[in-house]
Amino acid sequence: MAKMVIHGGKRLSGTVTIGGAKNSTVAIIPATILADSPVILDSVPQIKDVYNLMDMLGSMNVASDYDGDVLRVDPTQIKFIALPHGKVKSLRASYYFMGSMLGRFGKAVVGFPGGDDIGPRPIDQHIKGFKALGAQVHQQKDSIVIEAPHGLHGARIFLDMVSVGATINIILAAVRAHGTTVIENAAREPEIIDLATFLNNMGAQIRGVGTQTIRITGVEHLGTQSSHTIIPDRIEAGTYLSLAAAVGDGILVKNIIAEHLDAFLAKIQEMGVNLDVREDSIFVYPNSQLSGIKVKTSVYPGFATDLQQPLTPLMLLADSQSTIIDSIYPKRTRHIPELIKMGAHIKVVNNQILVNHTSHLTGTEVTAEEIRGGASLMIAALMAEGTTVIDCAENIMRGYDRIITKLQNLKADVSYSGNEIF
Ligand SMILES: CC(=O)N[C@H]1[C@@H](OP(=O)(O)OP(=O)(O)OC[C@H]2O[C@@H](n3ccc(=O)[nH]c3=O)[C@H](O)[C@@H]2O)O[C@H](CO)[C@@H](O)[C@@H]1O
Ligand SMILES: C=C(OP(=O)(O)O)C(=O)O
Repeated sequence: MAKMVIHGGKRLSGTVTIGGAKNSTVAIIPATILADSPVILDSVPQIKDVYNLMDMLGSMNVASDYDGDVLRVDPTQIKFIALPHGKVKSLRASYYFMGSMLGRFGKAVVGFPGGDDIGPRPIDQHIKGFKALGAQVHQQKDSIVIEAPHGLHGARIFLDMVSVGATINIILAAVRAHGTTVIENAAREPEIIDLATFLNNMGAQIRGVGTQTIRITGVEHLGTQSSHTIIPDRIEAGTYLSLAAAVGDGILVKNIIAEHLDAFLAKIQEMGVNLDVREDSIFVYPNSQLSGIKVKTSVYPGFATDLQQPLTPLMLLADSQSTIIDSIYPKRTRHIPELIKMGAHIKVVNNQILVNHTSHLTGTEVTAEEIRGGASLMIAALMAEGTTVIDCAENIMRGYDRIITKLQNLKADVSYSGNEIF
């Protein structure tokens, strides 16, 4: 179990540069096995999910090499393998091997994925999509077995709910299927556009990404022309903006696509956070007077569920009550008891988080149950007087690129003990 130790109560300043998006990277790495040639990705974040996916590639005889922020993957010697457990459980995105192995081999055996424990996370829409494309799907022990002995064919698939994972998995399976697949009620997240850009640059025919209707015409081969640069991580960016507004004495956050953060920026500006939004960076001024806001998470372009937790500590500084309703993951509240241990005046009533003004937080021992809950505790720890020890800090490392170095560059007093050295 890793620990992050933070001596809080200091004002931070300087510049932080955002890395490549976790949720793009973790879809694009499984997608590399659809290529018939080596693939080069750059702006790949240094996060635990990347190392776990590389490990899974290795078990399929796919060589990968990660140097700086460049990841080289060679899928030319790939062998089919079942992925029942092991690293599969260590992240959510292992389920993208269902779609990509199905696209590559016409079959896939993948264990139930892990990922953040933020309430029920069914995959019925993924399975509905695979079946519509002609695959047979059944459960064997703790794995999903997906087989298309006669190949995959295009289909019209209406998703019952907007799902990032199902949209991506169906794209991965359909990209080399016979005929045209239409996904309706598709998710519109920027990371899906990034995946489609990567695949289209290799010869795929995916149209309409970023809208609710995506059309994929299957092709026989995919091969790389050039390296692909992962888009900046909007969730990492939002986390640093929140941190900067809470404890910053003037912080510049670089490598941002502000449009991807529209809903978040609108809300923090409504609170009274003073920002200077520049071409690809945002400067956050020191803040004095903040007001409470109401946040309701929804699918993109709405307010991202992954940002409600990192925003919570900032709400403690507002002079009136804030409320959060997470309509995507109503039970995403496991960080709240930990914040309360630090002295936060917060309650959860009927899945609604009520955040009240808190003039003083005190460092103590808390647990990061998952990535964004961990980020929330980290910001609270920077705000708090005294020392906070965050247990299970390896969960934060699943999704935040070189976080210890980045915080230290902002002059935070933070250290980390665990196997992952970032
Ligand atoms: C690796 C990755 O990209 N993770 C992101 C992805 O997760 P993930 O892809 O797992 O999330 P989805 O968009 O699929 O889930 C959205 C909602 O749909 C429900 N649902 C989903 C699929 C399904 O088959 N059945 C079903 O009921 C889920 O329980 C949830 O309530 O999107 C989430 C919502 O933006 C983010 O919090 C995660 O960071
Ligand atoms: C929920 C998240 O990740 P995952 O889907 O990978 O568990 C997240 O990044 O906030």
